[in-house]
Amino acid sequence: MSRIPVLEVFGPTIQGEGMVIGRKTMFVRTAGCDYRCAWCDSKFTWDGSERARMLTPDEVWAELVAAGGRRFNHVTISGGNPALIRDPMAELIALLHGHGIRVGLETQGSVWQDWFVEIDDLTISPKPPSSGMDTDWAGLDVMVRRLSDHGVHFSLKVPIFDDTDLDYARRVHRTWPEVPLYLSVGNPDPSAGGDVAAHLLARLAWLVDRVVQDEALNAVHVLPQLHTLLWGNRRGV
Ligand SMILES: C[S@@+](CC[C@H](N)C(=O)[O-])C[C@H]1O[C@@H](n2cnc3c(N)ncnc32)[C@H](O)[C@@H]1O
Ligand SMILES: Nc1nc2[nH]cc(C(=O)O)c2c(=O)[nH]1
Ligand code: SF4
Ligand SMILES: [Mg+2]
Repeated sequence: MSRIPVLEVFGPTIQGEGMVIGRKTMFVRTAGCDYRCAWCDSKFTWDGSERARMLTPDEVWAELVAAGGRRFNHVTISGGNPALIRDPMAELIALLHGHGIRVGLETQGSVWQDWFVEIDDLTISPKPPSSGMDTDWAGLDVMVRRLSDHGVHFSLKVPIFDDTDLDYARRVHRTWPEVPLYLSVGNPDPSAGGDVAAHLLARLAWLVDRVVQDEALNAVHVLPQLHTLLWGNRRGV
């Protein structure tokens, strides 16, 4: 039986970011990432600090029901990079659809999986310079074309920390102008305790100001991480 490395299952909560912000959903967070973003808010998925549990798709479903009962019809798969997992993930998606559940995915666009075309709400989040990661533009272009050709409901989401990141987002927008682009306010210290909302709202105000003044960004969406505004850097929300 194939198994998925699961770091956490939580919800119901709301999707805090991007194209389906506000949508009630559960989360399944997988372990392991091929990136090492400087400001990653989910480092525990790849820094060796926590051990994943190897769960079958049926066991993941059981955990979703244990946490959410009948109070959900949407599950978001995040990580880590869930695209590192092939067959067991395809099985989980089929199982969720069999239960009438819509499925979202959060991934950075570095690895393709054929099961992407089964996803109902797919977010590709290329990483700007502040992350310290490099973008494979040609590889990303192949991915965007495949998703478009298959009619997948997807978008691009770039976290923005500074003006250099905004330049990167302009390039993303120029390269794929037909794909909805979400700019997400970067959270520079995801380990900070307490109420970080005032600080993040100030950064949101800065980002909105930049976008409204820029004719190259007429079609973008600007958003905060809503869950971070509501609950700070708490885990499992
Ligand atoms: C933790 S990642 C997991 C999925 C996948 N690895 C990815 O990066 O898209 C989920 C989303 O959180 C965003 N994110 C991670 N750390 C962040 C931070 N400190 N501030 C804002 N967004 C962050 C990522 O850019 C990504 O869009
Ligand atoms: N509420 C909530 N929304 C989210 N959107 C993307 C998240 C993620 O970590 O992938 C996330 C998360 O961890 N919580
Ligand atoms: S790609 Fe996503 S999970 Fe991986 S390090 Fe970057 S933000 Fe974290
Ligand atoms: Mg998160």
